[in-house]
Amino acid sequence: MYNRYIPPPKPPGSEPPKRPPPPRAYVPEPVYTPAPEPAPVPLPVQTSSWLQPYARRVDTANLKEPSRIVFGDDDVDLTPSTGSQIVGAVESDEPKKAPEHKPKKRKREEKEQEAPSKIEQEAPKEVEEEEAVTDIAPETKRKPKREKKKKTTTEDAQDEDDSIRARHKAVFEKVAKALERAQEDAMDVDEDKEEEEAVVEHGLEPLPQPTPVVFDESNLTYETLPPWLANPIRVADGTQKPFEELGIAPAAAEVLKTKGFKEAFAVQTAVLPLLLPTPGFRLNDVVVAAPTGSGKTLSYVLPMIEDISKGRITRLRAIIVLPTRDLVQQVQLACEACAAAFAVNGGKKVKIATAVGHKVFKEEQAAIMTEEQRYDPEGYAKWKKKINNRLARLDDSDSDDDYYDSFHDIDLNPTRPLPHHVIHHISKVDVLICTPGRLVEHISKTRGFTLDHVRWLVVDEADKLLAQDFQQWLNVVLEKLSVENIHARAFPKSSKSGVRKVILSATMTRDLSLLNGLKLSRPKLVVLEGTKAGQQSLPALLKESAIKVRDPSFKPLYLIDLLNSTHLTAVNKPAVAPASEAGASESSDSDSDSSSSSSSSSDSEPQSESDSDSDSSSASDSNSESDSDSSSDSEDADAPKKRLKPLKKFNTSVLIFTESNEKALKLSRLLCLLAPELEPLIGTLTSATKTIRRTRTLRFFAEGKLRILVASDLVSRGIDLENLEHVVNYDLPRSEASYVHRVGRTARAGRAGHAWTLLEHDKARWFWTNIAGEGKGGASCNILRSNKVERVRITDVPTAGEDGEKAPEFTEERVQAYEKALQQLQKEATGKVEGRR
Ligand SMILES: Nc1ncnc2c1ncn2[C@@H]1O[C@H](COP(=O)(O)OP(=O)(O)OP(=O)(O)O)[C@@H](O)[C@H]1O
Repeated sequence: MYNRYIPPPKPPGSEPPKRPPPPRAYVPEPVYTPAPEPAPVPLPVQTSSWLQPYARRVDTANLKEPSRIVFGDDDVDLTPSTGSQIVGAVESDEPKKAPEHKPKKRKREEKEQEAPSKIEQEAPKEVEEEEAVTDIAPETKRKPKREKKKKTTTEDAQDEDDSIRARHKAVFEKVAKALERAQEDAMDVDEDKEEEEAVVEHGLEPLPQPTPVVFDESNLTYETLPPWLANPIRVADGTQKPFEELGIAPAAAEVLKTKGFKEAFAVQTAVLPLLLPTPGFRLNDVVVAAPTGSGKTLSYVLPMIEDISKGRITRLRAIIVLPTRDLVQQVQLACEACAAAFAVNGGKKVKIATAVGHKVFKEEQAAIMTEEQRYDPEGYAKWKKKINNRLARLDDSDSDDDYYDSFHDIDLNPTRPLPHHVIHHISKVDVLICTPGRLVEHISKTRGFTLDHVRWLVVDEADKLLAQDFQQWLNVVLEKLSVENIHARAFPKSSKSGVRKVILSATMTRDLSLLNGLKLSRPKLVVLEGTKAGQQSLPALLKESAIKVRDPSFKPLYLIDLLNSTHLTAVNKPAVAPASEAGASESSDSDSDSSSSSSSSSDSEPQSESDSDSDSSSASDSNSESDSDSSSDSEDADAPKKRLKPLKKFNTSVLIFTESNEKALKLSRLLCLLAPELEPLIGTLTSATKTIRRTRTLRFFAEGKLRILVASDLVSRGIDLENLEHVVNYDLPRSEASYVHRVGRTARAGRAGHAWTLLEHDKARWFWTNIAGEGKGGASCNILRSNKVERVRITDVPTAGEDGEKAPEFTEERVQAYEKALQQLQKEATGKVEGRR
């Protein structure tokens, strides 16, 4: 074992003082000393545009022995060769990628590489020696040439300059010449431009424009459309289903049956399931493009009323927008029928109102909205504070009147609240059926009128309403509907909330910008099977005929002949055989139809309707006078009538379209003058007809008291004239869509109908191509029909004369009678004779 040595403790203070750390040896900071600059070497070093930025081309043609230069991080060996060598280029793909086009400079260099130029061969000796210097410091190398030159002595620089000039004299001369030429060219161009500009004078005439690109709509295919338009829901025409099968409550379906709606029509079988809320299904907006008379109205009214009838409180829940007041009234009837159906099983009786331009606005407001005083001291205090603030800002607000005036200014409320009460505005209706302009008026002017609770927005005859932006109605409405108000729009037990949009037309627009304007949500399109994109189908049971009008000045006579012909008979029931001539005149009074129509109370009134459009009092006064006038005419016109079907009984119904209100009035009167036996059956409808008269005329027509309606395009859309069998285009419609709507007034709801068009020579081509889809260009016609348009001759006179000339279509007597009738019309129009205007 060894004892461990423990050193004795050192007395305090005996510790050697701490040595300071030895001073660190002085190492001088490395100072960068640039390598001695070699004399500038006038090597023919050139940058290469497609290589690295520092790459240089070194002329090695005159090197006598291998040398080395430093270039950046590289040491580069230079070997004597016949050309030049590139230094400083890092291997990269870049040169390989370089486009085939080589800059002129490079091309020249390459040439030089292949065969050293004359200039190089003649280079002076001292330059050759200088070129042999191999080591170039990086700094020197990186500096631009110009800097290097600065560092040389002035003499050297001078020498160098001279030598370069001498060597490249030819090149310099060439360059100088080229520059001169380029300058001259530029000046020439400028002069040319000035000359041109001086010659061309721009007047007010438009500058020539490129031919606009024509979008061929006829070739629009489903592939070019958004998916919802490209993949519509197709339903076979003729499909029918009981309403109960489609989700309508049996009790409601029973009521519908009593109103004549036994089964759902094809379009309804497709639309109802989309619009009736189905648990678990996401709701879609629906666009319906189905033929006229296919039952589109019921397809949205039924689910809409069914939905609203589930609520309890009356709020504005649905808005139906239509283009005319007649349509508003028509849809109102459909809504009332459905409201009655859904009220049977304890459902809410849905309240319906209309808003159209011709009504007194205040009365309409009172019918739509009401006010209620509710006890609310807090609300009252707030309201008073608001009023007082307002009053404080008024200059002279002493009087009580001012007080209330200012308060009117604030909330436009003329009703004074009772103390500690607040006025609440309450909707009196669940459904508002309206024209777009009037809707905007209510939104902006009717106190408390709000769309906050609206769950349905229906736009019927959408193509028309979207094309004509009445007071920006769509933007105004959509803006109001876009306000997030889910709770206000939802029913407690309903899966449906938000606003449901339903857009309908027989001629649905293909203009996507218009459709996009509706801001549809997950839309679905419903069309009839067989319809292509943009096609408009006509009713299956519609027959179409065209009558050639050889002489347009006798057009009314063609119409008279058509009305009197056997062609115009009942199409939905067996035609009544024409009675004998004698029998016709004798029995006219005893005939039930004519007796009812000739009874003064029923028939003279509707007839006077057309007259009263301008002046009702003079019309009634003038009845007897005009009658006596026309009776004398009728005697003259007797002869031609003898050749035609005698009018024992006009057992069908006709709607005649003219191109304007004025023409409708004139034609109506002319028909009465030319065929007085028809007079009691004729009514007139124009947009100038007062609403009350319009309604009455339509009622008389529906009752069969009137059989012939002469109308402007006012009633071409949407109007459902019960049992109308014939439509006559006396004047051609202005568009395909207009034709579809006009002829679609007949052959509705699965009934047969016949459309006639009087065709003048100058319009025939347009008709046969665009409407009938025949001849050259007919393939682009977008009207889908089951039968071709047939050509019909009504007048029976024309036979070739002996000399081969065509005989006149109308006898001399008829022409004379016609001229007399025209004179009479003229007198009435100018007021010389008190007639019907
Ligand atoms: N299920 C049904 N059963 C019997 N009649 C029906 C049924 N549905 C609709 N109708 C009737 O068919 C007719 C045409 O209906 P509606 O007016 O809705 O057609 P539409 O498609 O809107 O035509 P348009 O495009 O011309 O406006 C109306 O008289 C209507 O009462």
